[in-house]
Amino acid sequence: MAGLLRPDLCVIGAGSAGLSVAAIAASLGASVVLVEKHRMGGECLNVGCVPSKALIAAASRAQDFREAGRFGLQEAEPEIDYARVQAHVKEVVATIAPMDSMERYEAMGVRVIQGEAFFTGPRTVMAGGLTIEARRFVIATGSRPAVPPVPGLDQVSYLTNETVFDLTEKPEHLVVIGGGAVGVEIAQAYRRLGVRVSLLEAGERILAGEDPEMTTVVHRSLAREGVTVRTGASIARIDQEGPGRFAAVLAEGERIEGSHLLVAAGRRPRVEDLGLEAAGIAADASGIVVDRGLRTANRRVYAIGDCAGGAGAGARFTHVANHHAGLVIRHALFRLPVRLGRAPIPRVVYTVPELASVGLTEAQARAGHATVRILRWTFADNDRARAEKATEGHIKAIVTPRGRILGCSIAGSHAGELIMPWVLAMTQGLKVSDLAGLVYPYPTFSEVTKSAAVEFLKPSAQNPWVRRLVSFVSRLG
Ligand SMILES: Cc1cc2nc3c(=O)[nH]c(=O)nc-3n(C[C@H](O)[C@H](O)[C@H](O)COP(=O)(O)OP(=O)(O)OC[C@H]3O[C@@H](n4cnc5c(N)ncnc54)[C@H](O)[C@@H]3O)c2cc1C
Ligand SMILES: NC(=O)c1ccc[n+]([C@@H]2O[C@H](COP(=O)([O-])OP(=O)(O)OC[C@H]3O[C@@H](n4cnc5c(N)ncnc54)[C@H](O)[C@@H]3O)[C@@H](O)[C@H]2O)c1
Repeated sequence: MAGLLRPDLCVIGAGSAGLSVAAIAASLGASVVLVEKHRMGGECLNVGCVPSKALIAAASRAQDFREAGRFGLQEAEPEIDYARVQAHVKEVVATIAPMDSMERYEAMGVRVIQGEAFFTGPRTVMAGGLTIEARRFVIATGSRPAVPPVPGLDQVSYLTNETVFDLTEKPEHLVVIGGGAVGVEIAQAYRRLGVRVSLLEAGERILAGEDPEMTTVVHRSLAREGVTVRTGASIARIDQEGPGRFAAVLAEGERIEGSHLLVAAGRRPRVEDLGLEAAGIAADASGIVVDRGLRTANRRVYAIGDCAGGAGAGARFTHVANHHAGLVIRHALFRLPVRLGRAPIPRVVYTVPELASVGLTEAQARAGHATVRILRWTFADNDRARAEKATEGHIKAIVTPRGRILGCSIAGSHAGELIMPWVLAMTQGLKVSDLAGLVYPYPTFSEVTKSAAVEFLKPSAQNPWVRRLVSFVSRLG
């Protein structure tokens, strides 16, 4: 039949999840067809992780000017050329783009089809005028910004993560709806770039889901830098107020007027128009329903990354998408058993200070364990942090009385890097005393891990038997 492809694997979507599966499968010698309807690299490269971190980097440099006085340098209010900041963001994306390009994937042996894929039957996908009958399919179609049902929102022009990185002018007043990771990262970055920013979060606090003790550190920092953070904000409607002006009207009547509105109110899985019914695949609001092996109701089809729902729903991160990809390869190509949920997944919010966590929060740990110990250490007592004047924040580890690590959360400088020993320890079943026993270079931020871990051992130092032993040994001369 003309236009029929019969690969081992057909991957739908070339974002973090789809690219990972395709690259690994091709490197193992499987024949792979990869279908992408828009841009190679998906959200993370084009409108997610990469541009947001590039924007945050520019914002950090701007903040350095203001804080220079603390280091004996002349502080200044930086002059910001928004078009050049945007050019920097685009340049960073462009330097990474070749890694995700069609050319690179075709050089790996992947057949890349540009077009929209949809199922026409349980074993058949159409894309770019071709019919694909693969042994296995992987759906990796990602998610899109959720737009909350706020009256009037559809009457004004608003930004989302898909458009905010295209701004080349200074917003006069940026109003952000949503205090999740997207909202707080972009709110702080724009504030540091000299913009008036208001953040409206419907819930009781920003970064819901993380330990309130730790999110408070981020909230304080945002507020100190001048972001107006409104939690418990119930937006009754959005009014258009003339060209380029709007007002967010709160339930109690207060009007927050702004020039730019960013909607960062969560995500919706991208599952429509895929012909899921034709393939016997179930989906709900959480995404394409998968089991702990990432398999859909159709046993030949997996769903991974942001579009996965059911047992696969939850943290939507690039590293989760990559993790899913590895699991699917094990199962689809090697028929090895896989089970989602075994690996501890770190979570990082790239504010200043950063907030990084792995495992359970204190509340979750207390709900499942009769006794837990909380180990803390403040960055104010870390010598490197003192030298860098980055003393804000602390580390908090949650362990069992025997030292098994249940979770760790770090709010502070480099938290995203500092979380890794805790991820390693939890993954390998190491105890907190193992982290205490390592030799850490001095002076490093890493020593906060040592200091917190040593807190676990302190009660033993008070043990009368230990003290008697020390006294006995010292008498031996
Ligand atoms: C502002 C922002 C910042 C972020 N920062 C981070 C971060 O710092 N760290 C982190 O880990 N995560 C971050 N994330 C989350 C991260 O971007 C996502 O978790 C990740 O990109 C999901 O990858 P994915 O492959 O599942 O989906 P996507 O990257 O969305 O890829 C899906 C692809 O499928 C294509 N597609 C959809 N339907 C079809 C179809 N029918 N046929 C063909 N192709 C189709 C789409 O065009 C898209 O290219 C951020 C997200 C945002 C919005
Ligand atoms: N650093 C990172 O790893 C990173 C960065 C950005 C995004 N992400 C990922 O992207 C995903 C999307 O993040 P997000 O921040 O858009 O979603 P989110 O679901 O994390 O947060 C959305 C917030 O918007 C609030 N909200 C919803 N409707 C509202 C309304 N009408 N008024 C006021 N507030 C409202 C919610 O209460 C919630 O706190 C997350 O799953 C996250 O994992 C990760």
